[in-house]
Amino acid sequence: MWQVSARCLCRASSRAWQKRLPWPGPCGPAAPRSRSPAWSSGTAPAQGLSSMAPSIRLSPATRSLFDEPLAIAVQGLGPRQQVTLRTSLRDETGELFQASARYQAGDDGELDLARCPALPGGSFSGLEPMGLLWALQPQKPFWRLVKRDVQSPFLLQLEVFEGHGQRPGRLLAQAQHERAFLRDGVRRVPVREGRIRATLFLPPGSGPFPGIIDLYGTGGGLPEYRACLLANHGFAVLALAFYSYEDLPKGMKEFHLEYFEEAVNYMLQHTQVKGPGIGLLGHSKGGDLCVSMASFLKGITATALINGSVANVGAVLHYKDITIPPLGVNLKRIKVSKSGIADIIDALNNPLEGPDQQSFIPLEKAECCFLFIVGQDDHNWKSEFFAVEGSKRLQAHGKEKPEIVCYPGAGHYIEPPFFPMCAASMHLLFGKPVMWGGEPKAHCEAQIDAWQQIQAFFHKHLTGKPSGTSSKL
Ligand SMILES: CCCCCCCCCCCC(=O)SCCNC(=O)CCNC(=O)[C@H](O)C(C)(C)COP(=O)(O)OP(=O)(O)OC[C@H]1O[C@@H](n2cnc3c(N)ncnc32)[C@H](O)[C@@H]1OP(=O)(O)O
Repeated sequence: MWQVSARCLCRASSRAWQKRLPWPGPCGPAAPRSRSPAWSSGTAPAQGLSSMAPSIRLSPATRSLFDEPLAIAVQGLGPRQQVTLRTSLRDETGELFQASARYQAGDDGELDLARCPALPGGSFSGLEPMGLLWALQPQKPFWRLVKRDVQSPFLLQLEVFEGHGQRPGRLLAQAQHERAFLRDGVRRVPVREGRIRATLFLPPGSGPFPGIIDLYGTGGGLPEYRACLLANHGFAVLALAFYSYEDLPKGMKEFHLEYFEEAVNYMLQHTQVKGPGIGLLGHSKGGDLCVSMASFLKGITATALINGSVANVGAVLHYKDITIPPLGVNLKRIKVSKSGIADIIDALNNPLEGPDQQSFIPLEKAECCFLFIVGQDDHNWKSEFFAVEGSKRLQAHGKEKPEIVCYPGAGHYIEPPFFPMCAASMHLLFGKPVMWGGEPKAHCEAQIDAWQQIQAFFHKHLTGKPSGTSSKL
C-alpha cells in the first residue's frame, strides 16, 4: 500500500490483526500456553465419534460480525495428522460458496490456524487465519457474495476431513457459525420520505451520531450490508437506492442531483444525526455520484470514494440548469479473452482531452475533505488516475490535498473485510462478464485496511476525534 497524502498511514497487513487472535505461538511442537477466556468450544465431533474425537474450536464461539476476525482451531487430532478443512456458505439465492485448505496438526494433535500455515494444494497456502473465509468461491461462475437481508446472518459450515486427497476423506469434525451483519441494538429504519428510497441504520443510544450516506454502484437495488456494518461502528448510515428499486427509474440513463439533495437534507435534519455536515461514501458509479454531490450540494463535510471516478460516468447528470455529460466510451478498446471475459480497463475516454473534459466533475467547488481508496489492479477503470487527477485539480484551485490510499494487488470490488474477492462477474451495463482485477490475498488485506481508513477518515472529519477502531490494525 502506498499513499499520496502528506499524512502517514499504516500499511495494509494481515499480520497486525492476527496478533489480536487467541493462541499465539509457533505451529508444531506443543508449548505450554494459556488460552483466552473469550475462546470456547463451539462445536461437536462428527456424529458417531467418541468424545476424544477431533473437534473444532471457534472464537467467538457461535456468532461474530462479518467484518470481525474469527479464530479457528481443531483439537484432538493425532500428532502431525494431515487434514483438510472446508468452509461452505450459501447465499440467500441458494448459491454455494466453498473454500478448502490442507493442514498438518502439531505434535500435540492441535491445529491452530493462527499458528499453522496451510500447505499447498488448497484454495490458499501459508499462514492465513481467515483464509477459509476470504477464499470462499462460488460454484456458479461470475457470482458475487452479496448479503440481501442484513437482519439474518450468513451460516458458515466448517468441516474437517481426513487426509489431503482430491476427494474429501472421512469427516472428522464439523461446526456451524453465524456471520452476522446487524450488531445488537443497531436499528434498521426503512425510509420512504418524499422521493427517497433508502434504509437508515442507527447505532444504539440516543445520539446524535456522525452521519454518512452510502452509495453502491451499477446494478441498482438497495444493498444495505456496507451501511449496516459501518453503523455497527457508531455512525448513522443511510444506504441510498438511486435506480432499479421500487418506483425509482429502472435504468441508468440520467440522474438528477435533486434526488440526492433530498437525502442529504433528510440526514441533516434528522435529530439523531450530528451536524453541521455529513459524510458521503461511494463505490464505483456511487463514487462519482458522491463527487457530484460534494461539488454542488451544501452540508457535506467528508467524502470517501472506493475506486470512484472524478468524471461523470455512464449517465447524464442534471442539477438545476447544470448538465454534465457522461465520459465517452469506445467499445473497440475492450479486449475479450478466449474464455469470454472482457477487460474494459481502456474503454473509457480520457476526461482531460477534447469534449470529454465536460464530464470532469468540478470537485474544486466542494467544501469537504476527500479520501480516495484505490485498488491499483482495478480493471473496471483507472481509479488511480482519477484520484491523482482529482488531487491535482483540487490543489490547482487552492483546495486541501486529498488523502489517497493505494493498494497494490487490489481490484475494483473493494468490499468490507472478509468478503471474498469477485474476480469477474456480469457487467450490468455492458451485458458480458468483465474482469474486476485483484489478487485474492492482497485484495483481502486491502479490504481490512481500507475499512479502517474509511472509519478513521469519517471519525476525524465528522467528530473531530481520531478513530477508536484503528487499534484493530
Ligand atoms: C463497458 C464499458 C462501460 C463503461 C461505462 C461505465 C459506466 C459506469 C460503470 C460503473 C461500474 C460500477 O458501478 S461497478 C459495479 C459496482 N456494483 C455495485 O456496486 C453493485 C451494487 N448492486 C448490486 O450488486 C445489485 O443491486 C444486487 C446484486 C444487490 C442485486 O440487486 P436486486 O435489485 O435485488 O436485483 P436482482 O434482480 O436480484 O439482480 C439484478 C441483476 O444482478 C444479477 N445478480 C444478482 N445477484 C448477483 C450476485 N450475487 N452476483 C452476480 N450477479 C448478481 C442478477 O443476475 C441480475 O442480472 P440480470 O438477470 O438482470 O442480467
